[in-house]
Amino acid sequence: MKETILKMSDITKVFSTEEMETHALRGINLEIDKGDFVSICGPSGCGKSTLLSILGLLDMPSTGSYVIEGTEVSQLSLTAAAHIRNEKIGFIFQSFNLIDELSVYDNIALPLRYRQNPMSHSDIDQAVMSCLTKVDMAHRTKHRPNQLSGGQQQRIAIARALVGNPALLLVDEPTGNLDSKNGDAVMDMLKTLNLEGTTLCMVTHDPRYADMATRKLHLLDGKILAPQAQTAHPTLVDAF
Ligand SMILES: Nc1ncnc2c1ncn2[C@@H]1O[C@H](COP(=O)(O)OP(=O)(O)OP(=O)(O)O)[C@@H](O)[C@H]1O
Repeated sequence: MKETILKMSDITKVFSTEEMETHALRGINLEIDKGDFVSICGPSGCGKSTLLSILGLLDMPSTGSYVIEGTEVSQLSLTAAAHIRNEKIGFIFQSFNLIDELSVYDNIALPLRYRQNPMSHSDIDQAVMSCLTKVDMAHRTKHRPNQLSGGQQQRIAIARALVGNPALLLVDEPTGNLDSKNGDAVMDMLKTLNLEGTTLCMVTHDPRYADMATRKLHLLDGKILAPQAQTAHPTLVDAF
């Protein structure tokens, strides 16, 4: 039986300045179930990053409903949003976003140390080492990120995203800073994680990588296109 992780209904986002209003999202309807691997494609400026930010509670929608695992999160305070983000969502960015002053081990342990319910040292150690093993980097705990290759840094970023056992992994152009060999290896790793049960939502410009997802969404002008219309004459629909 399918288990819904998140549901967005009529989500809009308007950026307003004194001179103008930009309608970045114009009514997004989206449901993601446990085990899904969703890719999001679309031209520059269509709203991909805005959608990912709202999915990850890094930004709030202007209107609409957003429910994560049964909790309405569209109107939360910044502090409440940060708690839910830390507990339920893992992020993987194009630029890795690792902290060069910390060891690989401490980069991965960091999200666990900021949890509302503190974990014991041994539980943290077990979680960190298990994720490092998953990404084949258990031999690099003491290195600093800037002592690793780009592909290795992205694998550490994947381990950091996984360590809190998030309900959802949000992935933004994960191969953007990698050559094709390392990009393919990172994508194979993400695909394997999905086959093992991790739920993923990924923005990518690369059609080959988008095809690795189990569901492909195309955004245009802040709306999701109908699957059958994604290459021909687009019509705008809900992505249920
Ligand atoms: N903070 C902001 N203030 C004003 N307008 C914004 C802001 N962030 C995004 N926008 C606008 O919202 C629209 C969607 O931007 P977004 O960054 O989500 O697009 P994108 O699809 O991720 O683009 P790209 O592929 O180039 O990264 C664009 O028109 C952009 O100019």
